[in-house]
Order: sequence, then structure tokens, then C-alpha cells
Amino acid sequence: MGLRLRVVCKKGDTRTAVIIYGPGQEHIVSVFADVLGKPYRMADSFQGITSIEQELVLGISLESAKIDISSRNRDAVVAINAHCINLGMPPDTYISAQCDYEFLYPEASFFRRDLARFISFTLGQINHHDALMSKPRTYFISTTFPDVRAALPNIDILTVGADAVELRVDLLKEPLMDGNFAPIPSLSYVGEQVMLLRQRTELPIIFTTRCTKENGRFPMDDPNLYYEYLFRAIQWGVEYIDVELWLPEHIRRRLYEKRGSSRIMSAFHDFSGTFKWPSAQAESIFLESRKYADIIKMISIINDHNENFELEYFRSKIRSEYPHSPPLSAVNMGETGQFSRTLNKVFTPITHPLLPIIAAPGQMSAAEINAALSLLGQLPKKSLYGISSPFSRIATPYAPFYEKCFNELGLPHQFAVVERHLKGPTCVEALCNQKSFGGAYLSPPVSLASLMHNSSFFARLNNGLGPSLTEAARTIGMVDTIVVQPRSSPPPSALATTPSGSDHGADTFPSPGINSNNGLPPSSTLIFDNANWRGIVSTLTRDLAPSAYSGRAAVVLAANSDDAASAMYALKALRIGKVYTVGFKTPANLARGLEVEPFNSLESLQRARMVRDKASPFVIISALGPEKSNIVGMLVRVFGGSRGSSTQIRKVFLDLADGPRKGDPSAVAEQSGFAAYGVADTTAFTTVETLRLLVGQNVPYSFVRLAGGQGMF
Ligand SMILES: O=C1C[C@@](O)(C(=O)O)C[C@@H](O)[C@@H]1O
Repeated sequence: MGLRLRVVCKKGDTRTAVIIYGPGQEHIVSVFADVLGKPYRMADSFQGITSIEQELVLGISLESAKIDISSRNRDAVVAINAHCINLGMPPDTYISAQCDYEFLYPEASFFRRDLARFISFTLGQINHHDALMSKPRTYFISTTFPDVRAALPNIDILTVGADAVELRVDLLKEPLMDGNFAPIPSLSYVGEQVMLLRQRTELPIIFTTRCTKENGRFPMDDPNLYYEYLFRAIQWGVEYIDVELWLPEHIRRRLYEKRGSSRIMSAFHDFSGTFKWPSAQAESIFLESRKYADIIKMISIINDHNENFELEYFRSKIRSEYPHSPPLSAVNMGETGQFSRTLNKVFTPITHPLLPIIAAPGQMSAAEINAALSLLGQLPKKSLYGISSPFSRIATPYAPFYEKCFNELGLPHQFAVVERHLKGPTCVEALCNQKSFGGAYLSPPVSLASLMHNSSFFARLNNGLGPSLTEAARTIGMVDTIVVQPRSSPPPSALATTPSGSDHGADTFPSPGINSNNGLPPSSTLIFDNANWRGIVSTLTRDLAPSAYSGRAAVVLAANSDDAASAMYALKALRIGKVYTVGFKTPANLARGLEVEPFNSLESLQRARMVRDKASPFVIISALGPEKSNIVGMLVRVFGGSRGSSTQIRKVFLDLADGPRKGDPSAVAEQSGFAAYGVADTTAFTTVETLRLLVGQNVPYSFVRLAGGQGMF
């Protein structure tokens, strides 16, 4: 069985991107072009731009854009207003209203990754919604700061466990010259706040203008004001837009129709204390919400604990009667409603002790929810492992880091780093075949073939079908994550086919503490996965949109195909066109969908060096060990500089080698005009992925870097 992974990088919007720039800001056009991996040219007007220019990014000055932006061909052109906030806020109001998207940036402390994220999202190349909705549980943190700047120093710790960050726009307080605060924060202030928040967190943002009747501060007398703010948030590329149900239908419809890549969270709150889950009203609110929603949020004050059960009944009824409806996020407020906050699985709102106030009565932190689940027996204590090898030279997070995360998240689990041996209590199957086994990462990864070799335990899983494999693990052939999953219904024969019920169990894995009653329960199965390729994709797309890689050429260096496999798979996900390989032979399943050419002579290398533009190698990934760093440096030099490229696009170098080395290929790469990334980036991104897979919790990349400390990488 192959578990299909969702496509991570889509082709997205293929219209010509036209960047409108302010006075003296021409250079921003080249930055957009660089991030998108396209050449650019300046244009005088929108007139005459055709889809033939898709391969270009065009720049138009603000003054020229004003002349004919309204009559642009919207099928051929996507207009992005790039506004430097140091030129003054707000941006030109006519252009703001006319453009498709608006990117706000500061002159100093410009974050290229902020632009990469904005453009990848708005042009539909990356969207995390589907992946989030397939997670067993998702949380968002409701920030309640009057100014997000106060949150920024602690944002990494605040967002541990959160899948998204809510910006409560109605709680923002814009200071005025006279010492007072604006009655509602202006779009200029809000735009800057979104910009600042996005620069500091990779999490999707939820943009909320909560009204006065629903525990917020946004006035209700003019619904058009909501449209103005919420539509601007769509233009800013905010991932989730909270649209209250009381707003007139034409406003909700318009926002839904014009949402682009953003997702609409319909929101309903009832503070009356008379709302009842088992009522026609509750159902009709649900039905009205789903008309214009990607997620439906229903929240109510309750008086009695039993109403939590009524909500659960409502939830399951809705799921069975309207199976194709958007996901429902429903909780009860107040202390009495806290129970429902532990049971809701879709975007549960959470708080954090570091926040100035809670956003709603009864809100809990991620750690409190997990502690409650654990007490209720919903989150049993498990043993998780980091399985290393005696010969490992690859850096991995060590036990204190995972313990720190579990602690921060209130998870009851235990974590240990264990050195893998071929036989005995620390062989992989013995570790997995425990009643309390909760998952493991393998660092370095182990080939699927060697895991399965002679393992009667793995072979017997799933009624003899073996462990489930994700598409990535199958294609890459290397496993770095083992996830435990409940089986939907254990077959009657399960007891006889698992070690706990078989004669071989205890004999095959002789180990203290592992016996026939203590093996992996028949109600569980294992999934073999590979998280590393995602870590590589995240590293490569940190400062570039996926389109920068599409159709281009890459060079991959490795001592063998096992070491190269994750990188090759990542490149395939990024739609790379051709891969030149050095040092290994690519197995057929890995090469499928890619054009692969080994460098097996000096001539073949020379040929690749001479090709121009798109065909010239754009990204170099080395999985060679640190002892080979001189060779890597040499190769990087060969493909560096502007040779083979007529554009100003900066190439990318990723060095997966770890440990002390003689030369530093990354330094050579930087000197040769590459943007260089190292194993610390990839390991941190892979750890984010691993934690998501093992414990279902999101831990931000920057937290991993922060909490991992020096010793980790
Ligand atoms: O909709 C919600 C849910 C919430 O009201 C709560 O009950 O936790 C908190 C709000 O910030 C958020 O917008």
C-alpha cells in the first residue's frame, strides 16, 4: 500500500506578474523576479501585455500604473502593488483598490523569505490548507496584543503547538499623535502589523475583525468596513480570513468569491446563554455558514456541562448528515465549556501564559489541553525514540530537545536516543514492538530493504502486508520516521499474526521488558515515512518560490544513491527538469519523471557548463561527507559566477555534509554567487516535519533552531 502524499508545490497562477513599484524602488522588481526565478523587464503600461510574457516579471512605476491598471487584461496579468512603507502609509489608495495583491515591505530589514512566502502563496504555488486539514488536530493561537511588536521577541515560544496565529485586528491599539488611541486601527497600522508578524513567523495568519457583540471591539454600524479590511487582508496574502456570519450575505459571498488562495473561516459566536446545540437554529446556522466557508466556526456560551455532550452529538450528526461540508470547528466558552476545547479537533483556539489577556472566556493553552487529554486517557503516555547508528556522523536533535518540546506542549511521552544494533533489544523492530511504542525517527535514515530484511515482525504487520509506506518512503527507499497509527478495525486473526499472539514474539526479539504481552498492540500499525525530503524542500523554498526551480537543472553529488535519494525526490517535487549526478547511479524508480544525466567524464561536465540560461545548473546539492568538501567546492566554483546565465538570478547551493571539514564549500558557493544553505537548516526543517508526524504537533522552525541550541547541529 502506498500512502499518497499531497502535492507540495503546485504550478499555480501562470499569468504574467506585474509589479508596481514606488518612486526610487525599481530594484524591488528584480527581487520579485529573483524569487520567482524569472527574468524581468520594465514596462510603461498594462496595455499590450499578453500571456506570451508569462516567462517574465514586468515592472511598472506607480505613476504609469495609475493610467491603465483598471483596463488591464485580468486573464493575462496579475497586478501586485509593492509598497515600501518608508515611502509613507497608506500606499496609493487607488492602486491598492485596483491591484490583485499588495506587498508591504520596509526599506531596512527586508526579509526575502517574507516575499517568497507571500508570492508562493498568492500565486498558488504553496498552500498549507489541505495539509492542515488532514492533520488529526489543529490549533491556532489567538494573539491579543495591542501591538504585535510586543509579541515578536517571544513569538517562537508563543507559537509552539500552534498551526496558525490569529491576529485580533479589533484588539490592536493604534497610538495617535495626541496620546490617544484610534477608535479602530487604520488599514495602514494593520498592514504594518501583518507585515511585522509575517516577517517573524512561518505560520499561516488568521485575520480577525471580531465585532463588539461577539466579544470583540470592531464596531458593527458599517458592514462595508469589514469588507474593506477583510478584502485588504486577502490582497496582503493572509492565509485565513475570519468572516462573521452576521455580515450581510452579499459581503460574505463577495469575500468568498474573491478569496484567491486565502481560506474563509466563517465565524459565529453566541453570548446570550440561550443557544442550544440540539436545535433547528444550530443546524440552520451551520447550513448558512457553509455557503461561503472553507472552515465553519461555531462558538457558544453554555450553562451546563451536559451541553458539551450536546455539542459532541451535534458534531457527529453534522459529520454524518453533511459529509461533504467544510470542517467544523466548534467549542463552548466559559469554564464549563473547557471540556469541549479538549474534544474539538479542527483549529481549536488556544492561548499562552505569555499573552496579556485571553481572547475568550475558558480559553486554554496547548499544554493545558494536552494535559487534560492525558488525564482523560485520550493521550496515553508513549515511548518515542531517536534511533541513531554507531557510525552516524549526521547531526540530530538529542534527547533534551525533544524533552523540551514535550514539556512545553504538556505531552506525557518519554523520549530516548538509542543506538541501533542489528540484533537484541535495540534493533529497530524490538524498539517498535513494544506496547508503549509511540514512534521513532531514524538518523541516519535506514534503507527500507534493510529494515524489512529478515524482520518477521514488520512482515507480519497489517495482516502480512507489512508496514504502510508513504509514497516518499517507497520511492526514496530510505526510512527516517516510523509512525504508529491505530488500525481502523483489527481483523479477527490479528492476535495470531502479531508477536503478542505468536510463539515467535518473545523469541525473535529477546529483550528485557519485551514479551508476548507487551508487544505492539494488534490495534496499531506502523507507517514508514521519510521526512527529510520535506526538510530539503522547505530549505530550498525558504527564500525562493517553487517556480524558481521549475524546469531548471540541478547537480546532485553523493557517494551512493541512498544518500542522494531524498534530495532527488525533493527536486522532483519542485518540478526540476534535469539532474546531473556525480558519484552514484540513480535507481529507476527515483529517476522516474526526471531527466538524469551522470557526469561520468570531463566532457559531460564541460557540456553542462556551457549550456545557457534555463538549462544551466541552477541548484547544487551535495550529500557527500565533509572529507570530500574540496571536491564539492571545486564543482561549485565550476558552476558559479554568471557563466551560463544571462540573468541576475542567484543560484542555490545546499550542503548536506555535517561535521568538521577542511574546506568550506558554502563559503566558496557564496563567493561564486550562490545562496548557500547547510545541514542545520535542513535538519531543523526535517525536525519540524518529524514532530508533526510523530506527535501531531507543530513546532516552528525558529523554535527548533532556538531550543536545539548549538549542541544540536
Ligand atoms: O473565534 C475565535 C474563538 C475564540 O472566541 C475562543 O472562544 O477561543 C477566540 C477568538 O479570538 C477567535 O477568533
